Amino acid sequence: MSLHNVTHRYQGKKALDRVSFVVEKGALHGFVGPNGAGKTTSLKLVCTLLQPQAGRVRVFGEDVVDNIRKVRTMIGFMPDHFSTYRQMTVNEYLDFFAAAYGLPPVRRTEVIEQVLSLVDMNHRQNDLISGLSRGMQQRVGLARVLVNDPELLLLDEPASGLDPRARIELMDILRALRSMGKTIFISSHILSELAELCDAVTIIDRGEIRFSGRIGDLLTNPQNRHTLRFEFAPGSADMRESLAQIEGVVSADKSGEGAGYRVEFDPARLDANQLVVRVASLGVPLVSFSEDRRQLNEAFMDLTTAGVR
Ligand SMILES: Nc1ncnc2c1ncn2[C@@H]1O[C@H](COP(=O)(O)OP(=O)(O)OP(=O)(O)O)[C@@H](O)[C@H]1O
Repeated sequence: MSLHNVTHRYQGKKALDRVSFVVEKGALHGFVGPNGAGKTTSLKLVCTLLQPQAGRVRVFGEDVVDNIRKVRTMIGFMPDHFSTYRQMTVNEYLDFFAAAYGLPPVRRTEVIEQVLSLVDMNHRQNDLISGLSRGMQQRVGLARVLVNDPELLLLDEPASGLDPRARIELMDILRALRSMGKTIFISSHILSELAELCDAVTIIDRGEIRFSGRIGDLLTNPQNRHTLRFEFAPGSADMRESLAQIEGVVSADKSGEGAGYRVEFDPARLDANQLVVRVASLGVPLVSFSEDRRQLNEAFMDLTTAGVR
């Protein structure tokens, strides 16, 4: 799936400004941004509910305007607000959507069994949707998106309003769907919620893309490329001076409350392996060392602007 130079205005007001990014086939790709950033607008363009005013949107190579019917067979869109069919049972609800996709009655029964088993809701088939918890309703919403066996799932804030357990269970279902070969594009306000789950992430703010790529690349701070973090055993003596005296070390600062240090070094005089060997031979037990990576929240705050749009 890809957006190329997409601009979208509502009554003259720009909601998306030359937005371009790619979601690889088979990936679980996160879409993160604060309120009003343009996430729902982008999702609506991909799922053909809105037409691009400028730029191109493609789903597995098919243009959403030129090949709208084909695109619709390939996608499943779960909006952020659950539909109003609350007085239907789970079974009636799914049967309704399966019929809308043109599945004959016998096939519908089969498909409903399959999608409910994927989201582990077979035992609630005859319950009214209004009587289900938010987490269960989300599962039914996901089952609904799966009835036409789409290749691309577009999920708008599926985890909002879920308790931590329901969130974790939802993430497990999404991982299972990815392993079945589905491409999943999922939006959220919260970067850390998606970081564990996703292969890649796109960050949008005020209608502009701020980052699109692997989460690891987002966390590697280019300014800190030559910095390692060391954690010594709790209760160790202050190590700043010993660290600073290692040849090639530019600075050594405390990091956090415990015995953690950020050590910046000059790559022309010392490489990371040599630094680790020197630090380990200081005679103070070393608990861990790692590349200094920016915290997710820090990265997100750097890339987005304060205040609601
Ligand atoms: N139908 C509409 N008419 C006018 N303006 C709209 C409409 N839909 C969205 N907007 C505006 O477009 C901008 C982007 O909105 P969008 O819903 O795409 O953001 P979002 O990232 O999904 O936000 P949220 O996280 O709050 O759902 C916002 O400024 C919003 O007010």
